[in-house]
Amino acid sequence: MIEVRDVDKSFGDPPLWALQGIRLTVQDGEFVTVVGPSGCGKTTLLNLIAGFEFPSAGQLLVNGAPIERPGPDRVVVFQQPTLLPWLTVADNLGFGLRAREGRRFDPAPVDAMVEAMGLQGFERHYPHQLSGGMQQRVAIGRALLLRPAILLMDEPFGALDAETRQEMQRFLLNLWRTDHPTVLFVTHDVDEALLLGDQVVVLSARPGTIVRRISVPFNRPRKWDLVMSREFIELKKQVLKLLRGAPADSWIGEATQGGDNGR
Ligand SMILES: Nc1ncnc2c1ncn2[C@@H]1O[C@H](COP(=O)(O)OP(=O)(O)OP(=O)(O)O)[C@@H](O)[C@H]1O
Repeated sequence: MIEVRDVDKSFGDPPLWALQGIRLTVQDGEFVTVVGPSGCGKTTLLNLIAGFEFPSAGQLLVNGAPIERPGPDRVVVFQQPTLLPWLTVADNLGFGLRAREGRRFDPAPVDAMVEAMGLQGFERHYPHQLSGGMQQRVAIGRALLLRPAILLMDEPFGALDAETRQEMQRFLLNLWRTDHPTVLFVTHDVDEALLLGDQVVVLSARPGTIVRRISVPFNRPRKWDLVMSREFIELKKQVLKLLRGAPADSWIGEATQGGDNGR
């Protein structure tokens, strides 16, 4: 379980407040998506949970223990692919696994991931020989191969074309169904947030505060034409309204009132 307890985060002096009063609990195996205007602190929130940054006030815990540093239980997929330029696609994919398993390293899951990520024929290529979307698929595959307890994903599909994006969403949901990692997934795309998440956390403009946490009422597995349904469009309208700063009126599947800030 991830607990974010009344966290504020500022940068610099005079302080620039990125996040204020964030209170959020994510249960084991939950898929939570985070939406909010550009610069509202979404990446900062993930960085705090990853242990890359520290809060200015408040506390962050994983399974009851304060987050003090990055750990193998939390794997991050960044907006931009961060590949090692001197390693091939296959070696980049297997990098984390090989580091973890040492001599017990088994390449079979890497081969399977090459296929799952649609990278067949590019195993021996280097990152500079790939398109941006292919590089991102390598970065996603590398993270998923580690089968972490907690997956922190920062707009991982933003650079992908629509079709690949849909494939990656499907793949991620399949993996989530079998492994049940806890997922915190940042996106600008409200459709994606509602299609993937059990819960959607809506952040305000900077300093980011939790405006609303919404329980997504659609059963799983979710079909891709769900986005065309009346219920989906209604919920999407409400999220878009919140993102524009307008008060939402009627709520579908609401989890909380604004007062307790997202719990
Ligand atoms: N290391 C840092 N040093 C100084 N300011 C920072 C740092 N990291 C983030 N910020 C500032 O904190 C605010 C929130 O940034 P953050 O990247 O978390 O926003 P975001 O919601 O992820 O944005 P986007 O949607 O555009 O990716 C921004 O004003 C940013 O300039």
